[in-house]
Amino acid sequence: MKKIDSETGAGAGPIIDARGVGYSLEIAGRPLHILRGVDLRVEPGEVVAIVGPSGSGKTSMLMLLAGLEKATAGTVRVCGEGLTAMGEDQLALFRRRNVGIVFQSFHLVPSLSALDNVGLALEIAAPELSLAETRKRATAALADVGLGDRVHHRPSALSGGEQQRVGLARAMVSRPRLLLADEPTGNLDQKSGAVVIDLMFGLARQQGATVVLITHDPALAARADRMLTMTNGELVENMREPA
Ligand SMILES: Nc1ncnc2c1ncn2[C@@H]1O[C@H](COP(=O)(O)OP(=O)(O)OP(=O)(O)O)[C@@H](O)[C@H]1O
Repeated sequence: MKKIDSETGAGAGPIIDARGVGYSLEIAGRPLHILRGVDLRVEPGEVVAIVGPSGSGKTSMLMLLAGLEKATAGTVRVCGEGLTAMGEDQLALFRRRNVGIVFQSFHLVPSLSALDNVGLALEIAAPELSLAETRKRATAALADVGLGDRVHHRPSALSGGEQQRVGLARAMVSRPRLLLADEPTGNLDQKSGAVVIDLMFGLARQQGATVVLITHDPALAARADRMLTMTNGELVENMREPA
């Protein structure tokens, strides 16, 4: 019988199984082929980095995995669910249940405190929770990223690194199975970026989450279990140098 790890779900099949994925748009009456025949399989608990030149299609790939855009060819299965055939409502539910996203430019609500930014995300992901429970979990998520003493601060009263830590708490508070991060350190200095990444990898490991991380930073990509390169809409696995 297949043994399934209760923490990561390892053994239950891949978290990501994308096959022959194409993504094309029509711009001014002309087709723009952004992704071409992309295959990607990621196992539960893996940390995968995607690198590649600007405009090569990395963010588009992440949008497809998040169910925020739809592939125009091939199939995308995430957490065992086929996204290609889902309607908007199903995709929204899928995202709420399974996916956390960290963006380069934080995207926090400026008028809300750190606690309310994180609480709001949890309220959307798990509306069945009581207000007291939501606040308790949001407070704990902020403590997990070292912001236990900053919960009532608004984004403008926080440094860039602190804002991204709120972004990370917001992504992880609903305990997603898949964390997608698009250049999470792109707007940070090296030191604050390193703190965010240490927290991200630590929390993902602790919660058994799978991570797909887009980065331009080779040192950061090297810390992932696997590195893939996107070039002109095609995704290729980088082979590790033999030790
Ligand atoms: N909605 C859209 N309308 C027009 N062009 C788009 C759209 N989405 C993506 N593109 C184009 O598709 C290509 C791939 O974009 P994408 O953002 O996926 O690349 P990227 O590798 O993430 O780039 P970067 O590293 O600069 O963020 C780019 O040329 C981009 O301009």
